Amino acid sequence: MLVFNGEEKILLSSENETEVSKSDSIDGSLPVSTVYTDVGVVPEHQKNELEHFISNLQREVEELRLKQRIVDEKRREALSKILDIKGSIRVFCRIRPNHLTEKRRNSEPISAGSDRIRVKLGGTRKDFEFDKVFPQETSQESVFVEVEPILRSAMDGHNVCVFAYGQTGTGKTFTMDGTNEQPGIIHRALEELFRQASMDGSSSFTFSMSMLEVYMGSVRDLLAPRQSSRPHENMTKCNLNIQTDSKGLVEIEGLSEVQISDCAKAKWWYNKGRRFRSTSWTNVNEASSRSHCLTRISIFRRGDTSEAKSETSKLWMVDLGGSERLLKTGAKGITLDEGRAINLSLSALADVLAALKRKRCHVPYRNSKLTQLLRDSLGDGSKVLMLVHISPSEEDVCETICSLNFAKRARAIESNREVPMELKKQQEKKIMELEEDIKEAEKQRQSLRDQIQNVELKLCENRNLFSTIYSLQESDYELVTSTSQKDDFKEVTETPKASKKSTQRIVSNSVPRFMSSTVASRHRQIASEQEIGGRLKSLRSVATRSSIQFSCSQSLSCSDLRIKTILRSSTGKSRYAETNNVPNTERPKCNELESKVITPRSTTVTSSDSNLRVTLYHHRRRMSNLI
Ligand SMILES: Nc1ncnc2c1ncn2[C@@H]1O[C@H](COP(=O)(O)OP(=O)(O)OP(=O)(O)O)[C@@H](O)[C@H]1O
Repeated sequence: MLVFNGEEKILLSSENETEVSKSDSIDGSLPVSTVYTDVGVVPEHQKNELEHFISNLQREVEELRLKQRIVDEKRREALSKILDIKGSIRVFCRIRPNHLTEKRRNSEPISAGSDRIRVKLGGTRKDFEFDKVFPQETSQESVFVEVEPILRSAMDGHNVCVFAYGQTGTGKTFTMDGTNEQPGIIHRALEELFRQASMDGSSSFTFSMSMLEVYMGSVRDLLAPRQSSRPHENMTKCNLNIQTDSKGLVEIEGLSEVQISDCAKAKWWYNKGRRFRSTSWTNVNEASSRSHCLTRISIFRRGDTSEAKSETSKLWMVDLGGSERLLKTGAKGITLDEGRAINLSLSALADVLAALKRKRCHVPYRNSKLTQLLRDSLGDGSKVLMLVHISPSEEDVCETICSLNFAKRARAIESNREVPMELKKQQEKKIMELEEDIKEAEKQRQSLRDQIQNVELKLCENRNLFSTIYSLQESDYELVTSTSQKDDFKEVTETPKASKKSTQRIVSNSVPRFMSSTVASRHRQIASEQEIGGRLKSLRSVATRSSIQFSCSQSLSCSDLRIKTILRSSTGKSRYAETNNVPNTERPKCNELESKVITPRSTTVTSSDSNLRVTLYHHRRRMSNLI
C-alpha cells in the first residue's frame, strides 16, 4: 500500500500483484509494462500516475511562485509611488531629551508638532517644517518604524542613504548606533534586511558590508585587517582613492567588503569597524565623533527565474560628524582642524542636496570626499533620508537654528514654493490607499508563502517516496541480479532458480513448474509484503506528522531516514523469504549474501567480491543522495 496526495491508494498488494501478472501477461510471458520493486510488482500505469502527480505538484509550485512574483511587483510599485509622492529626499527632526545637567527653564525655546518645529529666540519666532518630527520622548523603535520603508526600497533595488546630521552631542550616534538596551537604526536595519530577505519568496538576497570614515578629508577603511589595534597607526594605508566610471558608478579602491551571511555576523563586523572610528573628548561631548562614519550594505537581489533580472543596490547609513561652533567646543590644534573639516564637508553635502532637490544640471559632488563617495547614491532613482538632530537646551539655540536651516535647505521644494493645502490632502489620501495596497500585498504574499511551503512539502515527500520505491529498489534489484549472475557463472545448476524467483516472482507462470515458488513461500511473501505496506503507511503518517514542523529539506531527510530504516528491515525479509525454497546446501551462501547486503547500509563494508563491491558502492551513493 502506498500513500500520496494525502489519500491512500493501493498501488500493490500480493493479491493484486497476482491478478496483474495474470491479466497483463500475454500468453504466459512477462507483462510488457511492469515495474519490479522489492515490495512487489507495480504496474507501469501506477508508476506513471505517481509521476504525473509529482509533475502536477511541480507545476502548482511554479504557478504559485509566479503569483508571488506578481504580488511582490505590486508591492514594490506601491512603495515606490509612496516614496515618489513623499519625495526622494525626506527630512526628519529628532529632539534630544534634556540632559540631567542641563538647566530647566520656565519657557522652553523649542516647541514641536508632528511635522513642525518652532524656535523662540529673544522676541522672535522661527518655524520649520519637516516630513516628521520626533519629540524628546520618542523611542528608538518609533524612529525605526519611520525609517523602515526606505530600507524596503533598498531591497527593491534603489540606492539609499540614511544620514544622521546635527550639532555635536545631540544624539546622532545614539540614533544610528544606540546602546545595547536601545539599539539604533543600524542594528535594527541589519535585522530587518535579513528578515525581509527570508520573507521574499520570489528573490534571493546576498549582502556584503563595508565601513569607512572620512577623517580630515581622507577615506579610511574601518574593516581593513590591522596589525595594531590603535586606529591612527594605519592611517596612511587607509587613505583610499575614489574612482567614478563613465556611468557615474563609484568605486572605492581597495575598500574591504565582507560577506554577511546572517545578522549575527553582520553585527559582529559592524561592532568591529565601529571600534576603529576616530573619537575624542570635547567640551560638548565626551566621546565626540571626529569624522563621518559610513556603513555600506551592498544588496544583491537575484530573481528565482532566469528571466528575472539581478540587481545590486547600496544602503548607506551615515553618522555624520557633529556640526559645531568651533569656539564653543573649545577645540584646539588637531581637534580644531577636525571640526573645520567636518563643517566644510557638511556644507558641501547641503549644496549637493539642494542642487538635487532643485533638479539643477550641475550637482557639486566633487567639493568633498563625502559627496564623492555618495555620488551614485544621492542622484536619480536614489532615496535620501536625513535625520536632523537638535538639542532642546536654550544654550544651544543658535546651533539649533543653524541645523534647522540646513534641514530646510535640504528639504527645499522645487522653486521654493510650499505645496498647496489641497494638493497635500490629495497626496495624503493617495499615500493611504497605497499603504493599504502594500498591506494587502503583504497578506497575499504570506498566504502564498504558506501555500508554496505546503505544496513543496508534499512534493518532497512524494519524490522521496518515489525514489525510495523505484530507484532504491532498482539498486537492490541490481544487487541481487548481479550477484545471481555471478552465481550463475560459478554454479550454473543451483543458484539461478532461487535468485530469479526472489526477484522476478511474476514470471512464475512462464517457467517450468519445478522452478516456481511453493504455496508456503508465497504465503510468506504475501505476509511480508502486507507488513511492508503497513509499515509504509505508518511511516507515511509519521513522516507527515514530523515533517510539518520542519522546512522542506528537513522533512525530506527526516522521513527518508525512517523509510530507509523500515525498508532495511523489511527488504531483508521479503527479498530473501524465498531462499527457504533453496536446498539446504545453498542456504549458507544466501545467508552470507544477506548479511553482506544488509549490514553495509549503515556501516563500512568491504567485500572480497568485486561485483558486490561495485553494486554496494552504487547502492550507498543512491542512499546518500536521498539524504
Ligand atoms: N534620544 C536620546 N535618548 C537618550 N539619550 C540620548 C539621546 N540622544 C542622545 N543621548 C545621549 O546624549 C549623549 C550624546 O549623544 P551622541 O554621542 O549620540 O551625540 P552625537 O550627536 O553623536 O555627538 P558627536 O557629534 O559629538 O559625536 C550620549 O550620552 C547619548 O547617550
